[in-house]
Amino acid sequence: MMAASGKIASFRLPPLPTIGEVIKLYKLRATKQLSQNFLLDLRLTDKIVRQAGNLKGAHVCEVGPGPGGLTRSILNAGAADLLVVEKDTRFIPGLQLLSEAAPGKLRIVHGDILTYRMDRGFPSVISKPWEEDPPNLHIIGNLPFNVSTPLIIKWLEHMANRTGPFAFGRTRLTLTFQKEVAERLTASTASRQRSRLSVMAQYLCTVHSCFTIPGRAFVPKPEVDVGVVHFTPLAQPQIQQPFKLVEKVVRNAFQFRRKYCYRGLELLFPEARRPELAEAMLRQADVDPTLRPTELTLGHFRALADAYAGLCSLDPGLAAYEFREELRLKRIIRKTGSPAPPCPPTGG
Ligand SMILES: C[S@@+](CC[C@H](N)C(=O)[O-])C[C@H]1O[C@@H](n2cnc3c(N)ncnc32)[C@H](O)[C@@H]1O
Repeated sequence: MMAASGKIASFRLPPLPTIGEVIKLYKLRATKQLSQNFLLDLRLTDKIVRQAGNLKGAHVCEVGPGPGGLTRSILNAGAADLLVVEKDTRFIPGLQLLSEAAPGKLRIVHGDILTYRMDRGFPSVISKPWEEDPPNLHIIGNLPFNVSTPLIIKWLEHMANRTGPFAFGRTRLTLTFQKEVAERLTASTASRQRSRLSVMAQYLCTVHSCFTIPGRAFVPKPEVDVGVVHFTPLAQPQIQQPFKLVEKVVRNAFQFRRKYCYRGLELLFPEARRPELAEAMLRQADVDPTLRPTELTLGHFRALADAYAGLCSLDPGLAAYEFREELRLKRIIRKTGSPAPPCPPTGG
């Protein structure tokens, strides 16, 4: 809503039952199956929401609102349009209560964030060209632990392809993860936590570790602490190859964490031509084969992905090669003496 001065009027929710009272009122016992750990302290949920930046007049998607603590903080921060996606129907009545307290601001979707089409959830007029400033759209969530890693990998792929939430531009994300996952996402080259996830996130975004929430702040208390991480997609990704190709190179590089990087990277190639092609790739990329995977920089990964793409363009069969598949076939031949893999049943 615009005030007479043209500024967006500030909004505060009217007095409501506390989150603890909402939980009691609707008998919302946390279920382990949906990784439910609630935040009841509104100072803490306000602090998470502040990491997203200025939300006055913003469009926001909240993942897994549950009893609505973070939801209240997002509304109080001035979001104009908040879409919440919640899988557990038990939370819907409590969220409807909030919706009545913030007329026209809260949209409730009962659904699974892993399949929800966020590109259809907001009007296309909010889109911004990729190279420009991010759109006024944020994703915020105290994610369920069992969903957070598959979800961020899925969103990183959407980011690379500019689809899903990134059909609107460089949508920013403020999300919670198990502390160990948060550390992997933000780990720099040569650090102990450096992993596949670090490279995949950092070639596409600026990833910022905001703060840690001790496990005891949640109800029920999880066994681990939680890290809040903020992501801003880069206008120019640090690697310009297709996501699947980058993912394959990075996955192979980290195949043997403690060994020289060439040990994993050579598995990108069929056994018969492995030494020759692996050497060509590392030479073209100008990467020292005796570096450990954790010591490879984003620049190294860019050069490796470019060199691998070059080799695949000379021999298109390479792109489909997976060493695990070659191993599987060899095992079958050893066991059955037949080169044909058993066909899976076709039903009927
Ligand atoms: C860790 S709790 C956080 C609840 C609330 N946001 C808070 O901070 O107190 C995770 C929430 O995500 C919901 N959830 C779990 N899996 C989901 C999924 N696939 N899609 C949408 N919501 C999901 C759970 O039901 C739960 O409400």
